Amino acid sequence: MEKRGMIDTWIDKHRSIYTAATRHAFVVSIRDGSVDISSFRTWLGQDYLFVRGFVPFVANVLIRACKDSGESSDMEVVLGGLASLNDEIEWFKSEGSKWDVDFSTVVPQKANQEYRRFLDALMSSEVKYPVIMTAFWAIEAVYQESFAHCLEDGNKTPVELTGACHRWGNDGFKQYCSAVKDIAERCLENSSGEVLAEAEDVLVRVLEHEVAFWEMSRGGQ
Ligand SMILES: Cc1ncc(CN)c(N)n1
Repeated sequence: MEKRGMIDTWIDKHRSIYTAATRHAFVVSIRDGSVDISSFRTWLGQDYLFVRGFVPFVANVLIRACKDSGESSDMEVVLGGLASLNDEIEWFKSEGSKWDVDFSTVVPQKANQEYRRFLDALMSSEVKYPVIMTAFWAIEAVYQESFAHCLEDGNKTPVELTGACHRWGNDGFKQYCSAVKDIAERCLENSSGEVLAEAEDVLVRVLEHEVAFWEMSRGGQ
């Protein structure tokens, strides 16, 4: 049986925001087939911009994995994630053409800008490695859990949206998230109370940013 660590404890403690992030109405509407395509187009344009901003964040995680981790395998896990962002950007471009979303005219909304600022702050060398890895896991895990839900038994996900769901809901991405979680848990095991408090706070803030991000698709800012 998988060992329960700090992250599972924190998810239990902050269950309502975790559920809000991983079972948002926008995601549920994809799964039940009632999704409004204009919401999907909004999400697509905003997420394209987010992912471009996420690249330097992951590059920074990679540098920290090389410098601050005692384990050489951390670098390999993060490098795999960074490499897959290349495919992800190409995927966004082809979806942009398919859904007639011209990314050059998309303006980042407030929730997107605030999430980006939060990521920029996490790139400071002051932020401890276990805190960064916890945030990184949470960012990836929300998408994995959300889109995997759209593929679970009983879904009525429109066939033209299954590509998006497979991108983050596939087993390979699930295993990658699990590898990132293992890294975070290993680091948290040896962390001081102060670092643990910071990691818990960052985890909750990621979840809040993810909820605000989904909200944009429904016309929120
Ligand atoms: C907002 C958001 N969060 C997470 C992911 C997954 N990398 C994403 N593409 N966009």
